[in-house]
Amino acid sequence: MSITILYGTESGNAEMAADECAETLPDAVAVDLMDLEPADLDLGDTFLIVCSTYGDGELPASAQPFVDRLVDQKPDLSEMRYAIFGLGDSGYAESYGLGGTRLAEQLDALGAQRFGDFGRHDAAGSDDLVETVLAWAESTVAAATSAA
Ligand SMILES: Cc1cc2nc3c(=O)[nH]c(=O)nc-3n(C[C@H](O)[C@H](O)[C@H](O)COP(=O)(O)O)c2cc1C
Repeated sequence: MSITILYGTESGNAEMAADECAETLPDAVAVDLMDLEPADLDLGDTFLIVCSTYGDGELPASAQPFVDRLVDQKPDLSEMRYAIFGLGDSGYAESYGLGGTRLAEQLDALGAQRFGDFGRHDAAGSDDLVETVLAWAESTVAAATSAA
């Protein structure tokens, strides 16, 4: 099973989390959504997506162009299977974690199939980001592997 870890970040936390996952999981690579054309997605891969929230519940800078391309191009993503992990800060009570939610909504609208738990990291809490994302990634991939 080839794993592609897509990340959307503004200040680097989601990139660091994605890179740690890529180093830990077998046969995995991390890709910045900023650099990704929808047509370049290999829909046979298993996708893990790590995405933060900025502004007031907006997508981070590196994810926004990809979502704009999805809206413009409307690719058929019905073969895509993905799990998602959102970064946020619960101090933003009204918009906590909405970046990941917005990205998932765009993928789902194009037919993509989400699996596993919606992972989360709260920058206002005491949980370590890397430990939290690795635990989520390993259990998500294990569940996907046993279901395959
Ligand atoms: C200017 C600014 C705006 C933010 N807005 C939100 C927000 O609306 N909702 C939220 O849950 N987190 C928000 N956050 C928290 C970030 O999502 C969190 O710090 C995350 O770890 C950043 O990840 P990144 O470095 O990958 O972008 C904001 C952070 C900053 C600095």
